[in-house]
Amino acid sequence: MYLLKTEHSFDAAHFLAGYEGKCSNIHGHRWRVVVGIESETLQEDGQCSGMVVDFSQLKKDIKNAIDYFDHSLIVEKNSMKEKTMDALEEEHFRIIQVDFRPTAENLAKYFYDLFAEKGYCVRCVDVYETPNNCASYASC
Ligand SMILES: Nc1nc2c(c(=O)[nH]1)N=C([C@H](O)[C@H](O)COP(=O)(O)OP(=O)(O)OP(=O)(O)O)CN2
Ligand SMILES: [Zn+2]
Repeated sequence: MYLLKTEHSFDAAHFLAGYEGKCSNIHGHRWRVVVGIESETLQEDGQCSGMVVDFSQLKKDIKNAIDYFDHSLIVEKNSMKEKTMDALEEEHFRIIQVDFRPTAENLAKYFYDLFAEKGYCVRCVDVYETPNNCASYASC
């Protein structure tokens, strides 16, 4: 089995609603996302001969998907008062609402599903919240 890995990072703020501790405050991370793509075979012809997929294409697709979150505030839906959301939007802050609590685990699964939907055979996605804290979502 071949396994390709590439990574991209983005800067974003979040908070964990209902968390008892400092992470209930809005704070930022440089989120590092490492994506692993697997394949039993390599392409046989042309430009991509001997490759699972061209790294430059893979990196482009990953960057495009991940940069959507860059310099945003990631907010779990319904975890802020409506008037707070309205005020933030009125200030034109980049708010991205998600259906899940924005933990490293949930973001790892979110990116896994996103790249799988794009047609990649995803083996694992690692999301580093800090250099020492990483959550992964992987196929068995
Ligand atoms: N399993 C998880 N635990 C925690 C998550 C998470 O996504 N998954 N997230 C947080 C917070 O977002 C927090 O930012 C990270 O917590 P912490 O390790 O406390 O952060 P620091 O590295 O800044 O810790 P220091 O030791 O104070 O430097 C919490 N838990
Ligand atoms: Zn955090």
